[in-house]
Amino acid sequence: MIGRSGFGYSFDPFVEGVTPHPFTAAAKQYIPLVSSFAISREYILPKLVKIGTPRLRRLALNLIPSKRIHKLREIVDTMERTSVEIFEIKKKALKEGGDAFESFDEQGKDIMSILGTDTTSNTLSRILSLLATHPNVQDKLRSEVMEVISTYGDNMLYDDLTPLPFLDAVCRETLRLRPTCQEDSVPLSTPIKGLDGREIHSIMIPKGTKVYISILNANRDPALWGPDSHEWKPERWLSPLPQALIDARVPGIYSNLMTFLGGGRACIGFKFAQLGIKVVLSTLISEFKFSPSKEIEWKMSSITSPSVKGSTMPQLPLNIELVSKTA
Ligand code: HEM
Repeated sequence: MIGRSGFGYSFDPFVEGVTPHPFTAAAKQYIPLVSSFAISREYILPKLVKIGTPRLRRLALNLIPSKRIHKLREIVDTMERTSVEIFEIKKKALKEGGDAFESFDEQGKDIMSILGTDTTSNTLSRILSLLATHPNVQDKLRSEVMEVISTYGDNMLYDDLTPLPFLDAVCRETLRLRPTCQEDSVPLSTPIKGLDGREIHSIMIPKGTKVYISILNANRDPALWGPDSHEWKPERWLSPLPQALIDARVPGIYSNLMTFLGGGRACIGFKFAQLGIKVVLSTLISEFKFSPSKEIEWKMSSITSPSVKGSTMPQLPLNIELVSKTA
């Protein structure tokens, strides 16, 4: 999706029988693999990258007898090759200008090829999975979307789609309850009980410690969101939010949520992500009806991703029916 809309480059034509782009396969494996190096990435790598030249480091890397490290090297190389290729195409098109750039730019408007494991596609997977198990919500969403599609058809504009209240509520609620990046940590906004039964009000943090804030706890705190904070209820966004939440002044950049974080390192793509989710979701929901298929497990690596129970391959099989047959 980002490839087509951002760079005018297709990573996956979504056509059966066509070999996927090597970048897609690499990107799908990148997050789970890189997450398995979490500790060494955090504590050892920053020191190693200061030793010698890139050439020397590459040589040393090749000599390390670890299949996982070599796999990661191949993945990173594939992703870098593709990035350079896209950059060169874009540079050439800009240089040539005229028709070449026009047609290149035009491709960028033809959205919709979903990149495997990124945050936006996994949020979409979450929404589809939740809709499959909440048929009433799914029907309500479909009728809202169908109404606007029957009015505007293919001429539907950004302003026709993005304000749809229930579509917006479904997206917000999923981003709240099921954020794709979900650091977990000890909440101390109220005292917690230790194993010995004593109340803990604070924790000593040595200078220089990296602190991960808990996106999950912020998004689900019952003291802020109410006693039903652990339930998926899109309707909560159709009424005024609890006063406790407003008063808490959650520092997230979006909708009292920490899903896209806040401050100087917050997500710069959050508007684009929401647009992408809404466009894909409204297209799919107007054509298909979704119901659960196999048992799904959500793998909690840096970016949460679905897979069939017992498998590690990222996928979300769902039963699909054409809407026209079921309406
Ligand atoms: C549902 C979808 C998305 C979620 C949940 C999400 C979440 C996040 C989070 C939590 C961070 C902060 C990471 C950190 O500092 O540890 C981040 C950073 C970032 N995101 Fe997103 N993101 C999403 C979609 C996107 C999209 C679609 C784009 C690009 C078009 C994007 C571009 C970025 C960039 C460039 C950063 C780094 C910002 C910086 O460090 O200055 N994100 N995102």
